Amino acid sequence: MSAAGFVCLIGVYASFSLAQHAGRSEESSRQRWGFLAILSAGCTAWATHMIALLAFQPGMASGFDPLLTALSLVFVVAGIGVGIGLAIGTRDRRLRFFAGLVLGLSITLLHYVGQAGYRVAGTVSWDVGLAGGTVLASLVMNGIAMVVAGERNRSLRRFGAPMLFAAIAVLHLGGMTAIQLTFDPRIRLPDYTMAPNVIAPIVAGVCLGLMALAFLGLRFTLNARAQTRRDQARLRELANLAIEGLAICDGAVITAVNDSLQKLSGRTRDDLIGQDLGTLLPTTALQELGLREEGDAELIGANGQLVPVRVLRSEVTVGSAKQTVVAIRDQRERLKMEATFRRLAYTDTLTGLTNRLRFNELLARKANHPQRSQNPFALLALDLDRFKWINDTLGHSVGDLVLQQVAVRLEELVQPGDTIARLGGDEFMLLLPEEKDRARDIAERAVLSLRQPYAVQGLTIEIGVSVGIAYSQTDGDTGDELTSNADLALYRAKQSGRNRICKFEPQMLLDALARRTLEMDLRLALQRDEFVVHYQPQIDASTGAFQGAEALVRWQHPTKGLVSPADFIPLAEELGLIGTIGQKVLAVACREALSWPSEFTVAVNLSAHQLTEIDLVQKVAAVLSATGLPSSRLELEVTESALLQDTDRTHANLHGIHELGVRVSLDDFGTGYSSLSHLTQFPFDKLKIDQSFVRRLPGDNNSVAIVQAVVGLADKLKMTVTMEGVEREEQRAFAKREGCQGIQGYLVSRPIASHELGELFDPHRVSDHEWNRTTPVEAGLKR
Ligand SMILES: Nc1nc2c(ncn2[C@@H]2O[C@@H]3COP(=O)(O)O[C@H]4[C@@H](O)[C@H](n5cnc6c(=O)[nH]c(N)nc65)O[C@@H]4COP(=O)(O)O[C@H]3[C@H]2O)c(=O)[nH]1
Repeated sequence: MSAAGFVCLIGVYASFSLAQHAGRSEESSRQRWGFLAILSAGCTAWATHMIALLAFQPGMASGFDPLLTALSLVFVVAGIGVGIGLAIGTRDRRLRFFAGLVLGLSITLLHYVGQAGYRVAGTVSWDVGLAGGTVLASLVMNGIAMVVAGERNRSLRRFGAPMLFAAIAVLHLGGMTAIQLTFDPRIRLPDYTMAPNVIAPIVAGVCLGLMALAFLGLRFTLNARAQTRRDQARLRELANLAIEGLAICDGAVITAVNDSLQKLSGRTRDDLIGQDLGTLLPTTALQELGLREEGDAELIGANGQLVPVRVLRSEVTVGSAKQTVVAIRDQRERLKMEATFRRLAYTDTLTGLTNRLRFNELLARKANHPQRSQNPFALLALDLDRFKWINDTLGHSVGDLVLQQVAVRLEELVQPGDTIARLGGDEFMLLLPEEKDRARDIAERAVLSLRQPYAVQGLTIEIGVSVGIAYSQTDGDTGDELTSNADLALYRAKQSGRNRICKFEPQMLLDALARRTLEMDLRLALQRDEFVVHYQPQIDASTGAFQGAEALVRWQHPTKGLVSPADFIPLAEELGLIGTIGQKVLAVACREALSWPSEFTVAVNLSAHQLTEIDLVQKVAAVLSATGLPSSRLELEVTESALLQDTDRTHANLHGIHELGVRVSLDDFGTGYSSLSHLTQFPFDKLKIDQSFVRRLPGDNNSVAIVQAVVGLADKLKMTVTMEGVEREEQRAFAKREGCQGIQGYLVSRPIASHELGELFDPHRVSDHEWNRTTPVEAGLKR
């Protein structure tokens, strides 16, 4: 029996190792090795059975029927071949059960055909019930064994082999117990019977063959193991070069890890190997992740902290076995970078406040929120007053520092949940949850806070802020609508002066519409040449002699009639159209002045915008040359506020103009940002005292003092003085008494059309001589 067991062991080993080799082999040779494995399995069963029979001592002569004995070998080889062939690689349990039945049947045939071929000198009787019962039980057990062996579940799969052995044992023990041999001297063995000593060498030959196959299998196994070790070593080497963490898994169990994974997880190789991958990556269902598919997961570090990672599942062949490789990439740096990029994309780099992009997103989210009515909010549009002046005169670096301080002051006013954004330049926006007039309160505090002086680079700077407010309940449905309405309110606040707060009113929309219409009309007016120039005479204050006239533009509107410059010049300045309009006025005034008596001058207003034009001097020179008006007959008027723009260029332009021989006068003197330094910086020939002082003359002592001081100053600086807006004779007398050289005002004439002015100069009506002798007032030319 021990010989049978030994042969069985050798044979089983040979069959398994050959089967494994077949599995590892290339497609072309796989079938050959598979057939050899099946042959080996069949021969093992047959040889075990034969050795058991040879060892059996029936107590009478015995022998073997060669045909049946050979047939039993054929049956078992064929049966195993068909059974394995059916079961291999199939997930269908019924098919596997059927394959088990085929396998069981082949072993049954081996046993009973073999028994039938075993001849003794006696009678053979059978316990049919026992034999039949055990055959049936064995067949069912074979079927079950094949089903279990093909299961995915590992622990279930382990029961396959013991079940198969049990099936064979039941068959064999049942068969041996059911047979009964009785010696009968009358029975002789047939002649063709092979004696045990004849068949024994054949069985021994088969056993030797099996041993040879076992050695072959052993060599294959050892080669395969060496190959596996080499693959593993190469894989480990490569894996340790990888920056990403790598875990090689058999199923879900970790069998190898690289250095990066140890570092990433904070655990040692020994801690990790043998662990279920799920303990490392609890949120990843590895099986659900397709091959070469990436997914997000969280890795549990050694101290329990969760590390965001990206995982990729792949398969590699180690030796001949397929193993799962999970690549784990640390996402912390990437997420941190993304957060930085997001913060940068959403932040104003100068102030650190929310930028326009982010603000618009937040506003749109609030405006489109389903529960918007329960969460009212207010939008505050802020624009700094005089900021442009700071930028232009003190430089952008000072402007930037002021903006940073503004941001800090605004941040002091708000609380968590409020948003402050800088949309660009000196535009800020506040988005506040609205309750009990809080927005108004914050607007007032912002005005108070931002008007406090700023200490920047040793300078003390003062600015102000205008605020427009729009409320979510009443002033717009969408974020865009609310923003543009808050801007309209801001526009109104700016127009009303500095440090003002305005709430949006629906009327502002109508005004904006009217402004837009005016804007379109103004552009059309330029194309259609609808601007005309009127002139207001200027006379000598003491003699009343005509000196010249100031050119004042009017818009001959097709439906509105003559529109005053006060109604369109500010918009033309805003739209940048003033340059073109001013250039036209200059050309017309110079051309028309040429028809006046030769000693009369024409004064033309220059806007702030024109003063900053690079080619202003060339333009003036070109007009003079085109019209032929001597430069000494042209006077250009600039206001003090216009001087605040771009001082370098303004400076160069005024000096350039003066060098052409054109006179320069300072208009509206005494209003605005009077700075005496302007008087020395720029080449003024004349000061025009603003009509706001003149209006209060001669009764108001302050105005009297101011006018006297201006006249004294001009005298010292070698400038002449003209008083504007003289309406009454006593004002003219005052001007004459105080030494003003010229006067202009309704007392003399309102601005009049060119042809009307021409009539004044008509030598048939009033000769040059008479003009010089008689004041227009005296001559009754008052209009
Ligand atoms: N109450 C009163 N007003 C008097 C009297 N005498 C003259 N005025 C008005 O005072 C303004 C004087 O012009 P301005 O100070 O240069 O002020 C001008 C000037 O700043 C601007 N402007 C007019 N024409 C031009 C132009 O061609 N270019 C530019 N840039 N601005 C212009 O529009 C302003 C207003 O022009 P106008 O409406 O024509 O108003 C004129 C004139 O009609 C008076 O006795 N009493």
